[in-house]
Amino acid sequence: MDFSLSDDQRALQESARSFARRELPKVAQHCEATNTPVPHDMLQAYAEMGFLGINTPESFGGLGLTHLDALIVLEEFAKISSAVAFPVFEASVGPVRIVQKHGPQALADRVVRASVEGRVLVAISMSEPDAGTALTDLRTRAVVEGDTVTLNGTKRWCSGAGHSGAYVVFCRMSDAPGARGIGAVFVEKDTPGFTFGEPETLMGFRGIPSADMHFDDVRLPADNVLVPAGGFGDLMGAFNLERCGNATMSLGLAAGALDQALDYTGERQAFGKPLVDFQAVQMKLADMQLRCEAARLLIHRAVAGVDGFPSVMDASLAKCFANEMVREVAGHGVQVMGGYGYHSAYGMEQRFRDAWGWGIAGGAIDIQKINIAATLVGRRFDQRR
Ligand SMILES: CC(C)(COP(=O)(O)OP(=O)(O)OC[C@H]1O[C@@H](n2cnc3c(N)ncnc32)[C@H](O)[C@@H]1OP(=O)(O)O)[C@@H](O)C(=O)NCCC(=O)NCCSC(=O)CCS(=O)O
Repeated sequence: MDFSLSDDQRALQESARSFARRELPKVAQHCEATNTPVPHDMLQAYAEMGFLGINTPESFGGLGLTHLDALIVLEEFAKISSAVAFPVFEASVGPVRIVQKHGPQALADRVVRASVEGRVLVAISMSEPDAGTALTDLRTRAVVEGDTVTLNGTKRWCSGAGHSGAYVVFCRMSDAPGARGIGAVFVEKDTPGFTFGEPETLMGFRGIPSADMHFDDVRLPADNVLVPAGGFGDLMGAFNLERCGNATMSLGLAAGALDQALDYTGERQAFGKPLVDFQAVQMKLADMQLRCEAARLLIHRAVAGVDGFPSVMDASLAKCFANEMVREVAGHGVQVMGGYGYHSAYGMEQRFRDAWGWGIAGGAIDIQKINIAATLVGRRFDQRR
């Protein structure tokens, strides 16, 4: 068992780290202050560096590297902020992978290539006003008649809503109840009948747009069906990779908090010596490092050597642990920085707010625990009976 990164992976990590440290702090501040996403010119810079196509096959214009390579880069971006990392998250572990695997060839070619080149961001749209954790209660419906699909319904909490150019929309595609009737369609932003609600202001995640989405007799070509009814397990299988990306966003936040705490406690003096010379601070720094390393190992193990998608067990272990860990680690970061940790001008306060979100997004922490228990006992638990 080899836990070390290869020379190539270390070089990739170093290139992502120096790009992120050099280019992204100012962008992150702008996203946070204005609640706007990464600007277009910076997205082009990401694309030119290859950061939007790390684990995309070369046949689609990507670098053809592994999921692990993509998560190594994602961690470096997420150390700066969730908002600046979000395009890398979407392009490497997001719904683009569903389009690539399940979309008709022409659609996949067009969309995946555009994503790698930074010409389109693709968002995933799952939740609804009355279907969050109970996702299989969703009601948005797609009716296929001949060559046309008609989509009606309302979606909620879509990260990227209004900004992303295209959406993978989970919807009901047959009368079969629960998971069995669910599939997914591909919808482009400017399609007639597709509108957005007011942009939301969340506790954190500023710079990652979120809004309701309304589909009112939206007509799509039948080729926009990505996964027909009966394919919910395939969609969730792909989503296990996104859950590893969510875990990596948590890890990056936590590792960034640790870096910042190390800098601060090395410089800040109390009673005539640096804070780091106090044992109480040393305990906190050690706890932060311990938890980051443990999360990193779970995440890397979940995707190492995986060509398709990670297992539900490995993805849920990684997500659950990383989501809980980052709340604690960011809390330690705030605490060791005292008043500066609690002040919005110094960055740790933002990390703490963003930290909370990852354990809600992408399937709440408790759902990951249910997945873990279900895999342990070898059967899904029926929440409805
Ligand atoms: C899946 C759940 C909603 C539970 O619903 P059910 O109890 O109705 O369904 P199950 O019987 O558990 O599962 C049905 C079917 O799917 C397979 N499945 C489920 N999860 C996975 C998985 N992770 N990987 C692979 N396959 C999976 C399961 O094995 C069943 O298959 P068979 O019928 O046995 O063949 C619930 O577990 C859940 O995940 N809830 C969280 C929902 C969620 O993650 N929402 C994402 C939010 S994303 C976001 O926050 C922003 C974007 S947005 O929402 O627009």
